[in-house]
Amino acid sequence: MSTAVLSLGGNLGDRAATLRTALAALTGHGLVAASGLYETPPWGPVEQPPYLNAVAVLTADRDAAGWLGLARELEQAAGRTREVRWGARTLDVDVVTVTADDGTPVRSDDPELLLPHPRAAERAFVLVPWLALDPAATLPGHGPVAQLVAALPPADVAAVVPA
Ligand SMILES: Nc1ncnc2c1ncn2[C@@H]1O[C@H](COP(=O)(O)OP(=O)(O)OP(=O)(O)O)[C@@H](O)[C@H]1O
Ligand SMILES: Nc1nc2c(c(=O)[nH]1)N=C(CO)CN2
Repeated sequence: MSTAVLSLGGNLGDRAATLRTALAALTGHGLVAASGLYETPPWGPVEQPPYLNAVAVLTADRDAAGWLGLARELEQAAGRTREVRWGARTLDVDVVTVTADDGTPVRSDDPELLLPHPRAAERAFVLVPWLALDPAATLPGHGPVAQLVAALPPADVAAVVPA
């Protein structure tokens, strides 16, 4: 058993329907809690439409690779194809953290599955929904999510708004 924090986002097609479908599918995979949907400006160097994002916490009999497999299944179900790095997509599911049963954070330096996700600490679109879902959340190696949000540029935080 392990607990995973997943970040879900999309900026093509019917974004809300895609995210709701993905979150509904997660109920069959040990969903503990899901944030609401957030409207977020595109992060990164690629010019693209705004995203809808959400964060989900799940506990199930999966290891880290199993969580990545679930993330890829969800992306494929949403019709995602491989495209430009950091570019537009119907659904992107990232594994943010995995925590073992005894509370130990799982770390991985495999490029196919980096854990904790190496860019989570700088992404308001991950941290703001995660904090709303779990005010006590911690990003291993970085500290309490509340502190990470407080350290982000206030404009980045204010731009992540409930949809
Ligand atoms: N923690 C992780 N969660 C999801 N994918 C990961 C993770 N660590 C590494 N990857 C790998 O990242 C690769 C690129 O994934 P993807 O196309 O979703 O990147 P991206 O969403 O554009 O960028 P980012 O990873 O910064 O969100 C995939 O092959 C995947 O195996
Ligand atoms: N706001 C926001 N920006 C992004 C997102 C995302 O989910 N939300 N995903 C990306 C894929 O790498 C790139 N940029």
